[in-house]
Amino acid sequence: MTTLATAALRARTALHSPRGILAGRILAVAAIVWLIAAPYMVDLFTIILLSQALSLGLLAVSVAVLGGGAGLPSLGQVAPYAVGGYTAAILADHGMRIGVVHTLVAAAAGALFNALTAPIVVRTRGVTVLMITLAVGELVRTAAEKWKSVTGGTDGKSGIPPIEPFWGMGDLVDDVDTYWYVLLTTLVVIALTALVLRSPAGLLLDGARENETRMRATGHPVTRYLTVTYIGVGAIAGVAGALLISIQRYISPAHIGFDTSSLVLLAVVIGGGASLVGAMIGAALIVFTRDWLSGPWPGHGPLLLGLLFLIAVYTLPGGLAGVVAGGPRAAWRSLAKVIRSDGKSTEADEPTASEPTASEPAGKPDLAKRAASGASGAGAADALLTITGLTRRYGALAAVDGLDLTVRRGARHALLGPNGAGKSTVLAMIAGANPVTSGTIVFDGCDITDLAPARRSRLGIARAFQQPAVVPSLSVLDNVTLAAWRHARRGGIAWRPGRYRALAGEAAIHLETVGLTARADEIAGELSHGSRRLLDIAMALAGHPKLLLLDEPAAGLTDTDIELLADVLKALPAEVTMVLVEHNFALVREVTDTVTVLASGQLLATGTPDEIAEDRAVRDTYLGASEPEHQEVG
Ligand SMILES: Nc1ncnc2c1ncn2[C@@H]1O[C@H](COP(=O)(O)OP(=O)(O)OP(=O)(O)O)[C@@H](O)[C@H]1O
Repeated sequence: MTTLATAALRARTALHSPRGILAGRILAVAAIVWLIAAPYMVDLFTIILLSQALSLGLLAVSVAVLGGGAGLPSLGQVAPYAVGGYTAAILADHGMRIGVVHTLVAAAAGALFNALTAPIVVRTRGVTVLMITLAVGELVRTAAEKWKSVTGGTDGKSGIPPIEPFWGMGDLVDDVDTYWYVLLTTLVVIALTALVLRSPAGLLLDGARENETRMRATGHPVTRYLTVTYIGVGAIAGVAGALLISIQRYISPAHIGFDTSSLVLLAVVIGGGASLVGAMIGAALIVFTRDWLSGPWPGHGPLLLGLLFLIAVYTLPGGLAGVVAGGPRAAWRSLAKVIRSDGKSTEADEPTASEPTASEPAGKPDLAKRAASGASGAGAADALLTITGLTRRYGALAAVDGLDLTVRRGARHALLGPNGAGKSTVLAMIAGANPVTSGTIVFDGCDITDLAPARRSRLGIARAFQQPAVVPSLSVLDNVTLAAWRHARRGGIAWRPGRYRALAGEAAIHLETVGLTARADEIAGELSHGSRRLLDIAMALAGHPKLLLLDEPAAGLTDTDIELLADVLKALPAEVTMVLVEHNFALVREVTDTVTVLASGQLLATGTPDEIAEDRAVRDTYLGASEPEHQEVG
């Protein structure tokens, strides 16, 4: 769901700034103080509404962590909420009325439910995940309607006896006492959730949410992270369900329908997608607005709440969290941007093609023959990468067609060719991001043809992307630390900030390599295109790769940035083998020692940059593929 994802990204970016961190802390403390003072300041009815808002807020928090923190927007968190609620109701019916037990068992039941549904939820994305989670929620609601002997059917379970918070504490018969119990439980759950999200483990979730491809390319098992998160938010929703029982002593399918799912999603969007306090405030706004609307406009609540949703999405792109962290001026600026926006992409200009020189060849070797043998001057013994008969078909089109290629250890090897020649497809197949139709890829003596990208990354293959793949809401240093993480081969980084800081200290060296040390604390999404490109390369280097794949790194860079890039590539450690896809032949000449030219997915020629520049077949193919005025003489 783009709206939630965009809002969450804006909110996270704002909240990760120093001002955002401070503002978030001040708001959280103010909210807690106000909630503690509320029973002394407001009437009983408001206290009951506040209890409901806390329970719904906890459910919203579970959606915010999943949608904002982990990238799985869900309409199905009502399912573990219902499981938690019915579990608490059944426990109370059977004589177990202790609130703490309810909370723990409901949390376990919600987590178990999500553990069972995780295999079908965490592998899907976008609209599909919304549909699947919606179906899961509806299945549970239908089960609650049909399984009358356990759930009370459409009438629900009523007459649930009062809850006793802890053994010997007495029953919760008073609404204010219930409020204290609900408030305490909510604060404990939120504090634990915040602790996890603010630990280094929370950064893994940000990475998985914002740049799954980069995370996989740096060796992170993203599916495992999302599964654990999905189970965790099942526990949070289960506790919210148990609190509903403490407050209302009644639960029915009406509590767990699509209405509740959409209200909760609305609360998350209003709150800013990723902010826990924001989700709680969003839920409170909804509970109080719904109550307020039910007076003058009974029956029109959903319509008016829908309007509220539209207003929230368009006027607060980063939600309340964005306003709090960035200030009202930032909110106004982003609103003005939304109004002015014509929906066009602001990406950097398309790269200008630059081609080999057209100077006449003299005494040149037979590059086509060398190409046909698949040799790049590498003997089998010193080959790091051996590609044999590599083919990738898209229907009738062979993007790569029976390619044989050998890259020697320590080589600086360029892949050239006209647009559509298959260069990026070759890189993606080496990295494991694109499946092979046929052929084999052997890396460092190991057949990696069918390995997942994360496994290849851990073997030593790193990739810099055509569009720099950074985690935009995190700092430059956090980005490069995340990229170094899986290669550090150390346990406990996720839970021990000290270990994370030590890793960050080590990872900072890669920022120095690309000249970004002074910008370590800046938010990655706010860097210029050129700096993001360098950060992308630093992230690729952070795993100490044996093979570095670079896909058009000079694309969209200024001349100054290209010079900087050339310096960085020339200074790569000797043990790093580089495969560079690039149109800028001047750069290719400067930083590579071997060039392979592809045309229509097949190998055309292999040689040194000078040999390639003088080869007639290359010139004819390459020059025939683009406008001469766009070519750069190498
Ligand atoms: N997912 C896809 N589905 C269908 N065709 C594809 C897909 N990806 C790539 N192709 C096609 O495969 C061919 C090779 O594409 P590829 O991007 O590898 O070329 P390239 O040499 O990297 O080009 P460029 O220099 O423009 O990036 C092109 O004809 C492209 O249209």
